[in-house]
Amino acid sequence: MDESGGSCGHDRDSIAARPNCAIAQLRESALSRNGLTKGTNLTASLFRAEGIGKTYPGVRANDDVSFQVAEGEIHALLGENGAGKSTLVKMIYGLVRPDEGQMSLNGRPHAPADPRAARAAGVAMVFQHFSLFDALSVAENIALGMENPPPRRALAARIARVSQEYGLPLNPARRVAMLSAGERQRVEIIRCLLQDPRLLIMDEPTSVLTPQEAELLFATLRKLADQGTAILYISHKLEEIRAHCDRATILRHGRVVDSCDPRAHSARELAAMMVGGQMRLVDRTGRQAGEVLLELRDLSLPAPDAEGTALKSVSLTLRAGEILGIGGVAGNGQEELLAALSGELRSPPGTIALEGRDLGGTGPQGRRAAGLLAAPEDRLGHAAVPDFSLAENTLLTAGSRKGLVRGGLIDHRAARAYAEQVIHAFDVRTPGPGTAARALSGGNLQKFVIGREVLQAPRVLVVNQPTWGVDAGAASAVRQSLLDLARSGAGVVVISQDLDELLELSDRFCALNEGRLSEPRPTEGLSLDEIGLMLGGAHGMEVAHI
Ligand SMILES: Nc1ncnc2c1ncn2[C@@H]1O[C@H](COP(=O)(O)OP(=O)(O)OP(=O)(O)O)[C@@H](O)[C@H]1O
Repeated sequence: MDESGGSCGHDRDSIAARPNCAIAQLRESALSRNGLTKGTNLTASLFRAEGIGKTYPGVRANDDVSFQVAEGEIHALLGENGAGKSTLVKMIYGLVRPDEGQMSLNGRPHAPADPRAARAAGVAMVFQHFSLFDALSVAENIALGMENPPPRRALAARIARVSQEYGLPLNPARRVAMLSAGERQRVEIIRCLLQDPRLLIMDEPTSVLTPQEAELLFATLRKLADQGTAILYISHKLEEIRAHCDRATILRHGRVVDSCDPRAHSARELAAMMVGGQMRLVDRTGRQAGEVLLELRDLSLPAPDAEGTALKSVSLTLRAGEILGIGGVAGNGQEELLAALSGELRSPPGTIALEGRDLGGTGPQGRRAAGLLAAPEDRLGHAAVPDFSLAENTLLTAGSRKGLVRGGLIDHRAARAYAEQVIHAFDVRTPGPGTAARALSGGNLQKFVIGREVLQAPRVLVVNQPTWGVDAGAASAVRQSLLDLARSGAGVVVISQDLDELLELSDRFCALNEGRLSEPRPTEGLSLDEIGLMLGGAHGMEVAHI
């Protein structure tokens, strides 16, 4: 996101100074390479919502929402975390019933009783959290979602045809467990395309994608739009919306507050419309690299399971006050590296040290006690238990460091107080600490998970995708909290697929590729070409030579 609101310019040599341009540059070049333009032939409105309202206990999630989407239009739904975007699209997809208002699709009333009815009416949806069965193949997963699946061979042929037509490479016979996040998303998209939808809803589709995968997705969406499909697109990535969407409806606190052509506004202006005020810029100042806190020496680990990635001779050094950014395509060892650091995977002696102390054989509890904390990527399931309240979820990682569990007994009052502290400090929008984690909007749960770790004052914090699904304003607050943590003398490792985020935060940048970590390089002055090479697995010497 371009918080400065400035133009990107074309100086490709040093993008660290204007990190938010990185993705925009990659996308611009992809668009021109593919011969695509942003114009569409818009016709009459295909979908209409009028006066839609929905109330949850204590929350007005949608309030008098009216908007329309035209045929062939890529229409963005913008808003802060908890603004009501997901609730709105769930109503269109028949997962939630509106309390008030009407919808129409293709000139006919649209009031789907369930997703099956919505699909029959021509609505398809790709969710933020995929609903695939790991043990089944791509084709089997797709068949499960179909009303009348054709015989297996015919289905495989249809999948192959659609994946080829829309530039979404996928092998129907592969087991889903073997697929990266980007490939899993392709399964979901192809599942939707086989329904030949009139309206395709995408909820934060690029949050799990690399820039290259995102480019591919946009080319697919543009192709669909050019064929007349309307696309309703939820994303927090404002540059992406400016580059690819024809229209945007902006929600705040459940109400439509604006509607605009996003191409006519800077990212900063869009963010201001969302939050109803100005965006804060992150402050990187005031940090000094101090003593070495964390050291990995030649850490090699076998893949934890058939689908995992082996870590190969990973070495790194992290100093106090420093943020090390680790980029890379998902599935290249990010989860394994986080698990090796958190202690979920044990390591050979002498390979991991915190402040000189060998932690290889120490489990997660011992590492937390020593000050090495980690926040994994999967917030619902791994980082938080969906059915536990937020207070109960603090116990998962903060039990001993915050004195929430003493002598084996839970201090519920302390857990509640700590959850309240996190909610307050990280502006988590929720009725309170008694709320179940699953009732939070995606971005708000992410803020809670990161806040729960940051407020434990770790010596070293390792985070994977810290602002996944977090809105622009909150993402900037989360990033600031990581910078502040480093300013207080901690070391921070940020693993992310968001290149702009890594360039904005990190002092040194390296990339994971097939379980190998490239030589870290100072972020300042790093060019896009160099980053591309590092992400692609080039070694230090090759990078140094370009
Ligand atoms: N099933 C539910 N039960 C209770 N409250 C809910 C439920 N679903 C959503 N909410 C609340 O409704 C509000 C709107 O949530 P919604 O998920 O629609 O927001 P969003 O704009 O999609 O947010 P994000 O960008 O974080 O995904 C939030 O305050 C949320 O906590």
